[in-house]
Amino acid sequence: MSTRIAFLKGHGTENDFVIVPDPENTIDLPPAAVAALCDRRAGIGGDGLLHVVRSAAHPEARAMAGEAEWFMDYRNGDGSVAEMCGNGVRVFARYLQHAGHVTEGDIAVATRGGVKTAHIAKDGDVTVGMGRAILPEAQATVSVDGRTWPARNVNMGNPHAVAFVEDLDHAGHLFTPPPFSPAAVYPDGVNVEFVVDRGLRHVAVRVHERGSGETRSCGTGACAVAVAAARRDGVDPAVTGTPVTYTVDVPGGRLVITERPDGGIEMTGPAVIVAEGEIDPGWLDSATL
Ligand SMILES: N[C@@H](CCC[C@H](N)C(=O)O)C(=O)O
Repeated sequence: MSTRIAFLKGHGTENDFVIVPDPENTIDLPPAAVAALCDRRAGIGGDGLLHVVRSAAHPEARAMAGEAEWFMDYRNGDGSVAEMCGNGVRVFARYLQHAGHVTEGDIAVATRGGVKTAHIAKDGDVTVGMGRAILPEAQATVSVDGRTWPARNVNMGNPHAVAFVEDLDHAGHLFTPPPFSPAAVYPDGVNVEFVVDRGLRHVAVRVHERGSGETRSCGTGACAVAVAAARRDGVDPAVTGTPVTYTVDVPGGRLVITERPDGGIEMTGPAVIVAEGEIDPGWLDSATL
């Protein structure tokens, strides 16, 4: 690789991303390159990478090009591909605004989980329509340090296991993925959320993300937690006909999640661009040898 590659760094509630603008999809980003860029000591550092590509230029997004000009080609920090990243969509929308690709109003973003609509509010927060949660019947348990909890299976385009615990410290160091059982419930791995109550419709969460480790926030995870908490609390907007809102505190800040009677979920929180620069192509070549 010889041409210099532009990058930006951004975060949403401290779920941080390396952003690589590549409208015509000309940059090769194999898993080793993504992992090198996301490395916090030898690279730029990030929980994941947002490859910004025109939908028409990406084989996985071409079919969505009529609805959404831009495709969020999201990768986890270890280089693996994931279906969706909620905080990523907010930061992606902020990038499109920062780069002058969009000015105001609703912004459609193509993702592997379908087209999502982001809205940048006057106060600067970004709201994303996350679609509906799926609640598969198959359930699992999650264990840490000799404690085991039932975990609610929630799919937000990507898989989540939501465990209600007494104390967030019971989740332990989270240096490794928390074991779950039976393995067949999550054949592709899972994001695990540990949840405590903070008040009425207000919870706090720690999360271990598939492909990234413990992160300071996870948007799809916060939505999964809000839905799991609502059902645990006996609340289902499809039954009551009234939207329900949960405040979800994550180590990196606060997300507000609303589930509507039609099942649609909206997530609101900050999205920030913090830096921009150029990747040394020689370094990237050597990092991926
Ligand atoms: N941080 C993201 C989720 C990213 C994908 C996840 N690690 C997976 O593998 O499913 C979010 O904000 O939703």
